[in-house]
Amino acid sequence: MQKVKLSVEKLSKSFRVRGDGNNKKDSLFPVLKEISFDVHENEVVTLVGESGCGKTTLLRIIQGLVHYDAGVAKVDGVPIRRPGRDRGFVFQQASLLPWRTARANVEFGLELQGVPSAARARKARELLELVGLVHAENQYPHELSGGMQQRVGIARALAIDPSILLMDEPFSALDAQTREVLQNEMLRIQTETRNTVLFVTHDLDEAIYISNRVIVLGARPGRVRKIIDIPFPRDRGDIAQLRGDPEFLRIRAHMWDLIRNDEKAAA
Ligand SMILES: Nc1ncnc2c1ncn2[C@@H]1O[C@H](COP(=O)(O)OP(=O)(O)OP(=O)(O)O)[C@@H](O)[C@H]1O
Repeated sequence: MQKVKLSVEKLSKSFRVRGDGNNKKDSLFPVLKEISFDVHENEVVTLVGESGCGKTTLLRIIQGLVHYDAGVAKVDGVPIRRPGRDRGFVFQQASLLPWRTARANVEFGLELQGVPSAARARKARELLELVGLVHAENQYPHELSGGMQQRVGIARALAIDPSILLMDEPFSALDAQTREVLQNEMLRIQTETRNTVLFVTHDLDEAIYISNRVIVLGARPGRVRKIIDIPFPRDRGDIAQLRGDPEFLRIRAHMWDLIRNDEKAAA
């Protein structure tokens, strides 16, 4: 078994909700309840679940931006207390620095780490090559398409060699065609770099395609309903091909059932 990079043990979180006109008292709104799972080295694990089940809150806790109430989350065995360089991020919007070229954006984290300029440039170039963007290294963000910006965002996140890459719906703002290209690219890049990834998406096809395991969360409060092993080899062709596989369709239907039944139970 591979080394555990991220461990989440019985993690719980409630938000305080202000009292209103009828009830002046503040109350606690439980968002996550006793969530437990591990992400192993080189593994891609994806969180899915209905809107509001706490996926983003969980990612923000792992990012170190939100404190948890009970349980523990650890990266490389160290409890998470604040943001750190051991975690890289890619979000829905690439949020590149507009005054920096693609290459200078990728170099940014390395500059903060004091990496000398020649080494920075070399690394940024390697990563831009990995994401298929060497030809655009001197372009500014406004000159890049949404898909290209997200590729730069991925290269920037990988530049600091994080222990784990956290990705929160990174392709959801892209048009369907670009999204599919990036899903295929994401699988290729991860297979090449063997990065450990925790991914969040609403898209079940995307979840099955890119992951080794998918965690289906239930809502109110967010909890683990089921952890599903994805049986396909990493070399699994294009997403369009995999969509026709009967096993893919079976897993997808199973996930839908889990999510739908949870919604019904809560209604
Ligand atoms: N700072 C906060 N204060 C109070 N409630 C919050 C706060 N942040 C999130 N919530 C609530 O916690 C719940 C989970 O939100 P979260 O954004 O984590 O869900 P999600 O699964 O990522 O949703 P979506 O799929 O729609 O992005 C929601 O009901 C949300 O309103």
